[in-house]
Amino acid sequence: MPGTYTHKFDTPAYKGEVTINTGLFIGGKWVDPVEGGTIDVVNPATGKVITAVSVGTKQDVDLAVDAAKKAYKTTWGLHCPGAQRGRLLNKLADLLEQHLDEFAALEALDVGKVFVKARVSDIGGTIATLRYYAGWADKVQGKTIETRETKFAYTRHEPYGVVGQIVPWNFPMAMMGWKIGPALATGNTIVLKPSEITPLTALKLSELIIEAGFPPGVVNIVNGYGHTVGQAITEHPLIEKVAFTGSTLVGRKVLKASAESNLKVVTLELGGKSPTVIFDDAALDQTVNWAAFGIFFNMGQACTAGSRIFVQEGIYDAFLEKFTVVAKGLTQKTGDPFSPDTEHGPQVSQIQFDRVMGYIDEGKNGGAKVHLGGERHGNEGFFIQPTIFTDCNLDMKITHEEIFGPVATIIKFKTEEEVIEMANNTTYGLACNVFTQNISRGIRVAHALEAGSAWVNNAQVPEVGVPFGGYKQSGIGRELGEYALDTYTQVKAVHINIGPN
Ligand SMILES: NC(=O)C1=CN([C@@H]2O[C@H](COP(=O)(O)OP(=O)(O)OC[C@H]3O[C@@H](n4cnc5c(N)ncnc54)[C@H](O)[C@@H]3O)[C@@H](O)[C@H]2O)C=CC1
Ligand code: BAL
Repeated sequence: MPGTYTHKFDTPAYKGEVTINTGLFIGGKWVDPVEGGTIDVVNPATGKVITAVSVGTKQDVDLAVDAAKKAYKTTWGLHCPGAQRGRLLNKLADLLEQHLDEFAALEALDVGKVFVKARVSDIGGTIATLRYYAGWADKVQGKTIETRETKFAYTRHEPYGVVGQIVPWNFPMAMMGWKIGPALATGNTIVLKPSEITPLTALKLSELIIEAGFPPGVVNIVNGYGHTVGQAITEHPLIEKVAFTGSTLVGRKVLKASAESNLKVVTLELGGKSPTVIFDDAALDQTVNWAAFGIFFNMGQACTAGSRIFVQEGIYDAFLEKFTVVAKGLTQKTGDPFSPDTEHGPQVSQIQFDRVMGYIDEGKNGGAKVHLGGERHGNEGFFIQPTIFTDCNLDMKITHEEIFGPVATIIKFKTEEEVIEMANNTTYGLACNVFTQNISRGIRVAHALEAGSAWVNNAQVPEVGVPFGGYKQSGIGRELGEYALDTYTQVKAVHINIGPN
């Protein structure tokens, strides 16, 4: 019998008890993994173990796929009207809203997110995503197509069947919402793997999935490692589509596994090295605040992080002075994610801490100047000071590899043509941010930059109705908005002969 774990929160921001089932969630029940493995879940603010939860293997993925296939063929897919799917998604959103603080507390505990920010952004955002896709559930439709008098032709947008979803650790709930919302609205059943290092909110959500009334097997959650559970999902012959968010390195493996198994459809949301381009005529205070949010939000652990900040020479000194003040303010407010005074928490894990500190050392040794930060914060947990590098050039590792930490690299430029070339000089193409009061230039540069999302005079805040995804090696396909529905449906063309022959 799988166990439960109860965490008692007695913090300034949240007091209460939250209980989670620590097993795998397959066929509407919590079960032990076939091979019985567990993984420790670590609190990144202290480095201490919170609890251990189950990890599955390929055999558990097989069981989850069987449960998902059965649900697809009996209670979900084309057997459940869109309006009913929408009702259940809305119910799930309502339940999540009722438990908002519990979910925000788990996300703060497990990921190190600042509780008040997780409440609004991660959990509030997930509720909005579920409601948005609930609204689409009965509006997914094909069209009739005129061909000839003797034929009636039309299209249907049909679900794939069982889809696999692999979620990262930087936004565990939000990325789950981006994935399960459109998949369920369009009638697919799901085998989802949370990140093995941040599984708590996914496990808690499984309770609400039951309470909302989803039939057993519609959503299955198999916690586990990437090279076992993740790989089994990507190779499974009965999974028709996989949605993956994570590193470009693993994204390639997902594509390869598809090619070598059943050619499942793959959508990838991968890394980035997004430029923030600041022109002389930018509104200084607004720009400084957005540029700081662009790189330091979620401790820099965002694929859209504006980690390369290009500043035109006329505004460079004024920008750097004010940007430094904002970053210092964050340094002073670094600490316990549950304190109401905290604005900056820890990196998610020891591995990510070491990776980011490695890049900081690389920057120091590679000729860039540490203008601010560059050190660990405190002596427990995985905290890193907000860091600013100046004197950077595009040959440095820190200006072209994804750091995924609170590390800004600042580069001076002279002309619009020059900065477009520099900003596009990357294998990534996820996002870009442009700051100018000249709206023509803002639009012109947003169009010239090679990125799937362009923000002008703001940065990296997605909208549930607006598509999100990458150019170049930042991804394939789009999440969010109406566009995501296309990635969870396949088009059937029906030709009906209405002629005499
Ligand atoms: N685009 C994004 O939002 C994210 C980007 N990253 C980038 O990746 C870097 C490394 O972080 P990691 O945690 O190592 O990322 P990762 O790509 O290994 O992890 C993301 C997810 O993929 C799974 N995974 C790992 N190997 C797999 C495989 N062979 N088959 C299927 N699934 C697999 C993991 O278990 C996790 O659920 C970060 O420093 C950052 O640069 C990491 C997380 C999210
Ligand atoms: N992975 C989508 C959200 C982000 O990392 O910015």
